[in-house]
Amino acid sequence: MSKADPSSFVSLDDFEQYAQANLDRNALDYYRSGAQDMITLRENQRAFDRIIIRPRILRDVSTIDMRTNIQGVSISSPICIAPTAMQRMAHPEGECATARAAERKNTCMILSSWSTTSIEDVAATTTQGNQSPKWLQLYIYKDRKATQRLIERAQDAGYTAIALTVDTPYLGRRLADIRNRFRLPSHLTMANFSDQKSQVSQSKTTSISDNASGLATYVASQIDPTLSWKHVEWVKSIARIPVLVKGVLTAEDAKLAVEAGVDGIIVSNHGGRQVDTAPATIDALEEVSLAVDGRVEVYLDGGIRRGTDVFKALALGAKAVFLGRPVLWALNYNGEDGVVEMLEMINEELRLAMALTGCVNVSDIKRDHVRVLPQARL
Ligand SMILES: Cc1cc2nc3c(=O)[nH]c(=O)nc-3n(C[C@H](O)[C@H](O)[C@H](O)COP(=O)(O)O)c2cc1C
Ligand SMILES: CCCCC(=O)C(=O)O
Repeated sequence: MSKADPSSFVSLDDFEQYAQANLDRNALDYYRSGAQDMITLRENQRAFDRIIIRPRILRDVSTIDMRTNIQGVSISSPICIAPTAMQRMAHPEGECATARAAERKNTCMILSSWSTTSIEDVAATTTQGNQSPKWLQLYIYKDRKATQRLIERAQDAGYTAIALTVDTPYLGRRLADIRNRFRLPSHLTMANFSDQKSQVSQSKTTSISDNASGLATYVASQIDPTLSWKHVEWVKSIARIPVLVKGVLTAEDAKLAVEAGVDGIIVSNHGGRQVDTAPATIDALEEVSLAVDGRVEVYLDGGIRRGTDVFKALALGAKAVFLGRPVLWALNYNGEDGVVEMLEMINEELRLAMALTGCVNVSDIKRDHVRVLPQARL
């Protein structure tokens, strides 16, 4: 497939196939892997096939409006960009290209705190005053001051929410990364930590231990595994912007998150990369939205590859969805333009799904539009 002929791409899978043939093994395996046997990774996509759409007919669908609001900010559609680390392995412009694509499509991008471009440089690449929201994904580092500093830097640079990842006290066991002894290429850095004063050093990113991926070793050295609800309250007490938790999969934790005062919940299993055989996110979504009962916004990521997947997530209670790997494949294919093309494709698929089910606004997408078949055995 040649870049000069984008019209040969007809689905998000085509971007993935391009990247599979084009990326080096270290990066490709890191991007595509799930944990252990990758059962949850596969389920994230397959579970959408067990949900049936119940279309309604004869409703004048000549005009479809996909606009919505998240955390009080208007975006052009409920399809947003999840945080993925180290995007410059996919394309030299990495996170900056992604940010410009998000801005062009007026959607939300979450920047990984483990990005290969700094918080400030990503902010500077987009137009000042543009309303497309940028959020910062945060881990709680052992170095608490550095963690606080990240929140302050994000606020100063105009980011409008913090997505606190709560499913990664340790990195999941990704077999390919262990086999490859994954390492960040030497010309790239964890750009938010180049400050010498920070104990979240980057020197260990390229270190190799005998029996682990370089990344798992690095994460174990940097992330605080004592992570608990106290830390969520701590982040809430510091941040002047909304704080969301990313990685909730049960009604029990959704209730605790609301009690801890979070402003939103992202139903996520980290793209199947943490605990294998955790539920597919679309299977966990409804129990979370019922438990939350409208008190805060609920979002979903994991396995979204088609407009009908987005439709199903909205029907089961998500206000918006976030794409992880498809952004990396599109970046690798053609940088900023590649991400724009990918976003346009899935947005057009959502538009058609809405039209063919009789929904002219996203708020028309209701629980009655889907029927969930019994879960298959894993
Ligand atoms: C290569 C890669 C890197 C990721 N890095 C991060 C990260 O730095 N922080 C985080 O909270 N989630 C991270 N995630 C998880 C994503 O935010 C998201 O939950 C997941 O990719 C969604 O599933 P999808 O890839 O099927 O769309 C990463 C996922 C991938 C595939
Ligand atoms: C040190 C980067 C870890 C990023 C991450 O969350 C992932 O690979 O899933």
